[in-house]
Amino acid sequence: MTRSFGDSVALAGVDLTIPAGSLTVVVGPSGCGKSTILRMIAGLDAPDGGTLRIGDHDVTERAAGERDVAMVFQDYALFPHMTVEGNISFGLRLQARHDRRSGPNRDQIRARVHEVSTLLALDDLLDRRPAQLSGGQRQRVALARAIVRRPSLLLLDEPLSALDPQLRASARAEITRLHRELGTTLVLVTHDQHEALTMATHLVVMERGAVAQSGSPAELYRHPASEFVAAFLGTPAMNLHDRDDIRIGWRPADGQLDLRQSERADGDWFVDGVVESCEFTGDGQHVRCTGPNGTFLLVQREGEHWLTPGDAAHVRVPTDRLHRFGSDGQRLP
Ligand SMILES: Nc1ncnc2c1ncn2[C@@H]1O[C@H](COP(=O)(O)OP(=O)(O)OP(=O)(O)O)[C@@H](O)[C@H]1O
Repeated sequence: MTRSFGDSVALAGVDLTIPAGSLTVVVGPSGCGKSTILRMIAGLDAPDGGTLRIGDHDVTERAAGERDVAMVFQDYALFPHMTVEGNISFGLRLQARHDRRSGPNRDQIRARVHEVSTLLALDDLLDRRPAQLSGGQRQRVALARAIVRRPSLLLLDEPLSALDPQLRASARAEITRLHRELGTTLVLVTHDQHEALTMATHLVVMERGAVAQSGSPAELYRHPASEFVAAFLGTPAMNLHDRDDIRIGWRPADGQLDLRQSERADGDWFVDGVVESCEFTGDGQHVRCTGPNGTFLLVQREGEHWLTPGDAAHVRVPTDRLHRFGSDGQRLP
């Protein structure tokens, strides 16, 4: 699928399959085309080239209202003058008015609203207006409004970005629980790699309008297909060193202090440096070092021999934890 806006290429050629029933997270840096993809799926924008299929149907030409897709926007877009109940039931009431014969009747609407408000713990808030709700509650109303129509596909554009950090963790859990209980295919867009790794059953990393890699979070984390994916996923970021024509990467938690500096077995990577700074993280520390191969970061856990600034750091990285990338940035076998 392709899409350009004048000279600006939003989607350079996206080839993407979203597994039915998955919680697919599309992640990538700002401007890589995430929101554009979501808008294409929702039918709010049309591709310049390519096709979009949902199940067995080609829906490329189908209007947004005929796709059985619901979208929750970044700012939730609730109606400020309506109560929570009014917001949740809005779509169903519209449907009832348009289609008096097969649309839902008043009792059915009430039952459906009750069902989702219980699912999202909104029962006590049904009479409030959006201005009287917290950020997390507003988000739950937006989710309730989207799922009350029982769409086969639910799209969420940066659903957690309006929440403060404390609320984000519980909202993440809320969305994954909702996904499990509904069994609906859910596509979520974020620029936060931590959110992506923790929530996704299927992860799609985008780079400049194309899919850099897709698969399970563990697969992408352990076997990144390119230096871009390797550097984008995981905090603290992967260490990268140039050696001859290739780059060697290792995750800061995969390095082990080589105290005895003995038996330097073939295949393992050894990197030496001097400790510049140590940062306490509660369950461990982040140690920044400089050495002949450049700077690197080591994550130390509680109970290990902890380094302090000025110490010499001899680090061993087991061969199965090394990543090699060619000059084109692609993973080498
Ligand atoms: N309506 C538009 N007119 C012009 N350019 C657009 C339009 N919509 C998107 N673009 C451009 O297309 C590219 C992709 O935009 P998109 O919003 O999909 O990125 P994104 O990955 O969602 O970014 P962000 O994380 O910042 O929201 C960007 O370079 C953007 O400037």
